[in-house]
Amino acid sequence: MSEYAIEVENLVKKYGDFEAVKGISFKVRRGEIFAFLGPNGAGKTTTVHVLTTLLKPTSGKVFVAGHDVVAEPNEVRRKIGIVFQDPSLDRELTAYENMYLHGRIYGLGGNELREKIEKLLKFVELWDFRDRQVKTFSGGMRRRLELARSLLHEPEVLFLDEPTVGLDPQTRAHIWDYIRVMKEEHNMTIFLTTHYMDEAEMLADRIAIMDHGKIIAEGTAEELKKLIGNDVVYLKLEGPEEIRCLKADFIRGCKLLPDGRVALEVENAAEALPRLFELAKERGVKILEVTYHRPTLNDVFLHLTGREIRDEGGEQKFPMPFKRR
Ligand SMILES: Nc1ncnc2c1ncn2[C@@H]1O[C@H](COP(=O)(O)OP(=O)(O)OP(=O)(O)O)[C@@H](O)[C@H]1O
Repeated sequence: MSEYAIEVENLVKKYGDFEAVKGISFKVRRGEIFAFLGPNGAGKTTTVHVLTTLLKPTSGKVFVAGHDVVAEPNEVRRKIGIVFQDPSLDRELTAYENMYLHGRIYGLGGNELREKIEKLLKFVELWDFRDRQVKTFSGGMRRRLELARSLLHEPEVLFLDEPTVGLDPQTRAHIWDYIRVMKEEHNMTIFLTTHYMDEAEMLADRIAIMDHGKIIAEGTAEELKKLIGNDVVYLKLEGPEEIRCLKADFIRGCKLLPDGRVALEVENAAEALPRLFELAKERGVKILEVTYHRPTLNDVFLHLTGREIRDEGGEQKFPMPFKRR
């Protein structure tokens, strides 16, 4: 058995003349949570659709759970679970009935199916609501039910397309917990797409940043942040403007911001702060206010593309005063 649950080599997907996925390659190890992070329209959903056999690749090789998605789509389907952006539950049926139907489609039945449904509905905290029609459910409850349903046939690889889009922060945190449990207790491989940087950072072992149909960077969150490298210290100072940059070896860049603060680029903000206080004292500059910022994945994206990932995740935004070519 290959150590990889997903292997993609030079995948291209065109819609007519439009190339939505432009020759991407990546591998996902078994038991890993792998996130595709990118703005809307980057090609994430298209990639998931190819990986889950819903779309045929234009060219390239794709293996999921050891099978070729083009040559052996049925084998792939048996081994994967999917939660898509668009809900596919039957709204008129109850939560239990939705689960039951799905189980039957996968050839499950009898006590085995009943026990699994109970276990999974309890897992996503919907057991008490099992006899309610899905149309009475909130968005978060529906997403949890979809998640439970996708796990019924014990997939080796689970695909989640924007699993928490449009959900409130509390529900998002719940979904993240379920995903972590699935990885830890069932050693499941999880492939998720998201445009929330905090989601990729909190959940994923590795992240591929996608933009305009290409993977522009890949690695752990830490590795990606190292692409930017430096922290930024913001100081509000009192003193002559010419010396506010506090020139010193460990300060790698300095910018005066429109609000009067200075932004200093340093390798490690925590270590730089005491030295900055000393410098300021030596040079007769008074520090009135200090804040600092470590690079986020948003900064990484900005650094790589010059744009921000549209962010609905309620993440705090910081100015990014330094940009290297
Ligand atoms: N069926 C289609 N026909 C033509 N173009 C399409 C089709 N589906 C997607 N596209 C285009 O392909 C590009 C990639 O879309 P895709 O949905 O894969 O992006 P995404 O990163 O998943 O974004 P989102 O999160 O909004 O779905 C977009 O420019 C989109 O307009």
